[in-house]
Order: sequence, then C-alpha cells, then structure tokens
Amino acid sequence: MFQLKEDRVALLERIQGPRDLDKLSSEQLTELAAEIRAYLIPTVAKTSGHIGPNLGVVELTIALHRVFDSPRDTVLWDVGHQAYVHKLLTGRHDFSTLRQEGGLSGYPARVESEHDVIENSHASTALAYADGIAKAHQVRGVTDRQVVAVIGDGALTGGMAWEALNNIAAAKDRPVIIVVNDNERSYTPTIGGLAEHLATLRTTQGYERFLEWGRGMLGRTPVIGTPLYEALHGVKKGLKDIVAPQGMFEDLGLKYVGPVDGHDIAGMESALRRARNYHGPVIVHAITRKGEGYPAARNHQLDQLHQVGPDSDPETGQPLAPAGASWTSVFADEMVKVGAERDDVVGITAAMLHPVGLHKFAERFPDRIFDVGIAEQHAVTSAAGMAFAGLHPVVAIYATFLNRAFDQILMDAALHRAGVTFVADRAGVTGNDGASHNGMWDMSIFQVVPGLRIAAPRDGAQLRAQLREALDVHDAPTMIRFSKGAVCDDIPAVAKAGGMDVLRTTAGTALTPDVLVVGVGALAGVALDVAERLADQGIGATVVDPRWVKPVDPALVLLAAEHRLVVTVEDNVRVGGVGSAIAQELRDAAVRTPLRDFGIPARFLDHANRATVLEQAGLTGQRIAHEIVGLVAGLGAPGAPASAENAESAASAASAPSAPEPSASAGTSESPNGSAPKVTAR
Ligand SMILES: Cc1ncc(C[n+]2csc(CCOP(=O)(O)OP(=O)(O)O)c2C)c(N)n1
Ligand SMILES: CC(=O)[C@@H](O)[C@H](O)COP(=O)(O)O
Ligand SMILES: [Mg+2]
Repeated sequence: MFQLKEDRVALLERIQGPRDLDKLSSEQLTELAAEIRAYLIPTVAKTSGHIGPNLGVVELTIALHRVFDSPRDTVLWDVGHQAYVHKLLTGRHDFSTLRQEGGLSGYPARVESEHDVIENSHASTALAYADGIAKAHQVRGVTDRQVVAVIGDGALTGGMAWEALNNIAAAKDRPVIIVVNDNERSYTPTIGGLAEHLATLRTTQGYERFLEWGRGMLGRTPVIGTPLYEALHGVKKGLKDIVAPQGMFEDLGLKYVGPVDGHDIAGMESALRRARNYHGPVIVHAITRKGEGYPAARNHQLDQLHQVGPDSDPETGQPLAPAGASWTSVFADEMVKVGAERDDVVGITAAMLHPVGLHKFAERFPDRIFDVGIAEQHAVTSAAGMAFAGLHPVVAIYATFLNRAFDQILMDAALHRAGVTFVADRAGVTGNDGASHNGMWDMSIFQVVPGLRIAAPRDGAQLRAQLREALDVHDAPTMIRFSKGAVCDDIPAVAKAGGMDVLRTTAGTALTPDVLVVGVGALAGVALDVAERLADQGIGATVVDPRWVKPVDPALVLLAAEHRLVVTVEDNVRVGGVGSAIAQELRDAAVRTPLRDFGIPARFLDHANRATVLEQAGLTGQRIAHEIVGLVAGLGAPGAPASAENAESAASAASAPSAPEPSASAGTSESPNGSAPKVTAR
C-alpha cells in the first residue's frame, strides 16, 4: 500500500545529477523509486500535473539515466508530460511551483536544464528529433554520444512517429535508441492496429508465464546478482523469440529488445545496455503501468489519473472542490441532444474523448464515435471522407493540436467544401501547460482558409446556438472555438446587427457612440467592462459580439462607419487575428474609422494561470479602456469626424509601450507585434 510520506526524500536529496545514481545499490534504487513516488503524489496533488504518466516511468527513468550519460547522451521525451522523474534526477527537487508562474514547467524546458531538449508538448515529435540529431552526429563524425527517445504507446499512434521510424530504420549504421513506454493507454486505452500489435508482443503467453516465473524465482535479491539475472534474461529473451513472432518493428528493420518489465530497474538497465551496445536503430519495448504505486491512480477507471489538481486530494486524486460548468461540458451536453436529433452527426476525437467532451455522445451513440489515436491530421481528412459519404462529422480537438492539421483543413476539407464541424476546445490562453498548449493561433492561421467559417461563442447559450448553426452548414467546413475552463455567464444581447449581437449601446445615455468595441468569444465580458469604464470617462461605446468571426459580418463594416474608433478584443494573437481581418474589411470598404486591435502578442508565453497571462498581455478592461481614452483624445473633439491626421495623433498616443509584454519562453520569436499595438489609419 502506498504510504504518503512527503518527508521521505533522504536518498533523492543525494541525487544532484544522473551520475549520482551510479553510487546507489539496487536496494537503494528501489528505495529511491519509493521516495520519488512519496514526493510527487502529494506535491502534484497541490500544484496540478500529470501524476499518472510520471508514476509509470519512475524505474524506467532511473534505469535510463544510469545507462546513458545525459546531457552528453541526448535524452528526448515525447510530449514531455512524463518528465518529472527526469527533472528530479537532474537536480530539480522543488516541485512546489510546478506549472505555476515563474515555477517549474510541466514539460522539459531548456532554460531549466542542459538535460532538457524538447519543450514542445505536442505528441509524436521525439522520434523526428532523434532522427535529426542522429543524422547530425553522423555528418559531424560524432560517434561517442547516444540519442535516446522515450515515446509512449499513445504518441506512437501519431503519424510523425511513423515518418520518423521510416527514416530511422533506413540507416542500419545510425544508432537511435527508442524506448517505447507501453502502458497501453493514452488517456484511455490506446486504439488501433499498433495497440493490437504491441499487445501481441506484450501478452505472448509463454513469455508472460516465464516472466512471472523468472520474477518470482529471482526476486532480484542481491545474492543472485546481475550475471545470473543477465543469463536468465537471455533465456527469457530467447523464449520470447520462440513464442513471440517477429514483430513489425523488426520487419521494418529495427532491432527489437523486449518486451521488458519497465518497473524492473535491473531488467531495464540490461535491456538499455543491450540497445546501447547495438550501435544501430533499436527499439526497447518497456511495459509499464500508468500510476504505478498509487492505488488512487491504478484504480482510476477513466484515465489512471493522467492528470490531477490543482488542489486535489492526494489520497484519492479527486478535486477537493467540485468543478462548475465548463465550455467543454456545455458542448458535451449539446452534442448528446444533437445526436438524438441528427443521425448523420458523428463525433471524432484524437485520443482525448473525455477531455474534449465527446464521452457522453459516445455513451449514447457508441457506433457514431471515432477515436483515431493521437492523429489529428488523420482525424480531419477522415472527417472529410465521412462528409463525402453523407455524414456530418464533429471533430473535437484542442486548438493547439488542431494547428498541425492546417493543410488537411485547407485542402482536404475546405477545398472540397466538406461539411465538417471542427470544435477547437482550449482555444486562447490555456496557461499552466505553457507555451505549446496555448490555443492562441487558430483565428489567425485559419483566417486564410477559403470557405471556412469560424464562430467564437461568448457563453454557453451561444455555444449551443452556434454549434447548431454550424451543423446546418453542409457545403463548407465550420469551426467553433472556445476557451479552457469555466464557461462564461450568459450575456444577453440588447439588439441585433446583421448576424451579430449588440451587447451594449449608448441609447438612453447622454453619450454619443464614439467607440465600437468588438468583443470576440470569451472576451465579450472584457469588452463590456471596457465600455463601462469608457462611459465613466464620458466616452460612449457600442459593444458587439460578432458571433461568427469569419467571414467578417458586413454589418460590422457599416457599424464601424458610424463610430470614431473601432476596438477589437480577442483571445488570439493579434497578428492575422480577427482585428486584422476587420481592419482589412474596413480598408476594402474605404471606411476610414481608425481601428485598434487588442490581442495576444505573437510570442511564446511562459506558463502561468490563464488570468495572469491575459493580464500580462494587457487583455483586461482597465488596461484597454485606459488606452482607448488616450486614443479618443487623440481623435480631436468629440463628434469631430475621424480623420487620418487625428488617427495619426491617436497612433502616436498608442505607440508608447503600454502593457508590459507577457514573460516569454527562451527562444522567443520577436514579432512585428512585439511592440505596443498601433491604431491603423484608414
Ligand atoms: C498532438 C497532440 N495531441 C494530443 C495531445 C494530448 N495528450 C497529452 S498526453 C496524451 C496521451 C499520451 O499517451 P502516451 O504517449 O501513451 O503517454 P502516457 O501518458 O501513456 O505516458 C495526449 C493525447 C498532445 N500532447 N499532443
Ligand atoms: C499533456 C497534455 O497535452 C494534456 O494532458 C494537457 O495537460 C491538457 O490539459 P487540460 O485537459 O487540462 O487542458
Ligand atoms: Mg501510454
């Protein structure tokens, strides 16, 4: 039974780097593994994080850092959500600030350690990195450094992984060591032919029985020692070769080592040494258990506590405070209703059935749900096929992961006018998962897709309505994007303008409608706050929610012409976002009203909670209103017609840096929008 003893970290404190592991006996290594679990479970319960995946790689990571010499040898983690043990063994012992502002990243981070390489939390990339590094070693004549990539069975279902395997297998003289961390799950059990094949390799009866016998007989007591263990391991391996057919990895040309008990440090070390000494492309197939050593995780039917917290109960892994309605839960419930009304509607997930809210639909319509594995590109094009054959697929994928399916949306869906609805969950700033999880680019990159229509609901009622509107479009792809977390309270419209909802006007006040504030999606509430603050300064504002942000509603252009300044507020990068699209429409219509767009700077943003990151980006009512007051002053006397000169003076008012830019990850790409946004004269 797992004991929660946060103070039991005596051995761990002695591990300042991987080489300190060499001094530990096998008994001490086992104790170290226990200490790591005892530390991570209560700590991550407080901070939030991926406890299940990390408890599944404790022994694997210890063995890996004993056999290889990071950072001389390069150790790569696919997704990287399972790199906490790696961090602990490379000198980072304080996880109390995990995923918090200024604290430890939940993924590898080069700024934290020379042992960290891949910061991107998008799955299925590690093998391509490994292939590239191995090729670089070959070109540069580097022969004394290993490249080791740890990839989960889930990440192995991603297309990029197979592109890399194809390349890695091509060169028998180019060493790449791939450790497949096979715990049979992504969040839920991994799907597809690959999962079946891994199961074949894993569950060959004779091999399994022998493994059990070997484990029992050996007990791995010191008295038996490594030589006998190695010998028996060789016998076990030989047996496996007899009973387990040559696997597809070997058919591909990769040396296959395993399957190995990933929780057996000595066994893993033996397998990793064999792989290291092979001097070619080799796969070590490690069998692990997600949440190992933590009953609350092992018994967690849904996803073995893929992630917990913040502020969850370390004994149970459950949140201490119940969560309210989220954007995702509103979507989940509406999909069940739609599913009952429309038998052409099907759901598609990329290995994230529950996180994207399709689990209820799946329970009700088990024949109309498709989990494609971590294969977003396949999800999109497969959906285009379904649309061609008469279905209306709803493809629910986090906005950040949808980025990788841009070409499929552009060419396989939009070019073919496929009636597919994409639901971009976690759109906008997500925060604690760091730079590669923010869904902050979708309304820019998908702006360029001909025929694609994009909706950004401001609340649950609008999400329900816009989902249905999207499902009524059969000759073009549609996209609905909404944030992570609690759904915004319903905001009623006071009027309509074209397809847009007017949320506030100056009617009934002494104010003239100087400013048109366009509040996009979840930031509609911020737009209303801006208008309230402007009114306090004697500036009249009209607030509109465009609802469908692509294409730009013609009524918005007309409204802009009736105001002296247009302001857009969006939870998306400014570059190429909704504000840019509206500005272009105003230019094309020769409407000279100056426009100021507020959005996220095109930078990689460090992890912090969503509210903090939005504040850092200046996306608060107070900051925006403050800047608008200056801009309106620059436009001249109230009621004076907007002019280029006035706009220029307003532009100079805007040129002074306003909000401090959000803290950015290392390697930040400067962007033209790195400086304060400017009013663009018409
Ligand atoms: C491209 C992409 N899609 C989805 C995700 C979300 N995601 C994070 S971890 C995970 C499951 C990964 O499964 P596996 O590789 O087996 O690792 P495990 O959690 O089992 O250790 C998924 C789908 C992601 N990180 N990247
Ligand atoms: C590692 C990964 O990609 C996801 O597990 C990520 O942590 C998403 O978390 P949320 O579902 O809480 O947004
Ligand atoms: Mg897995």
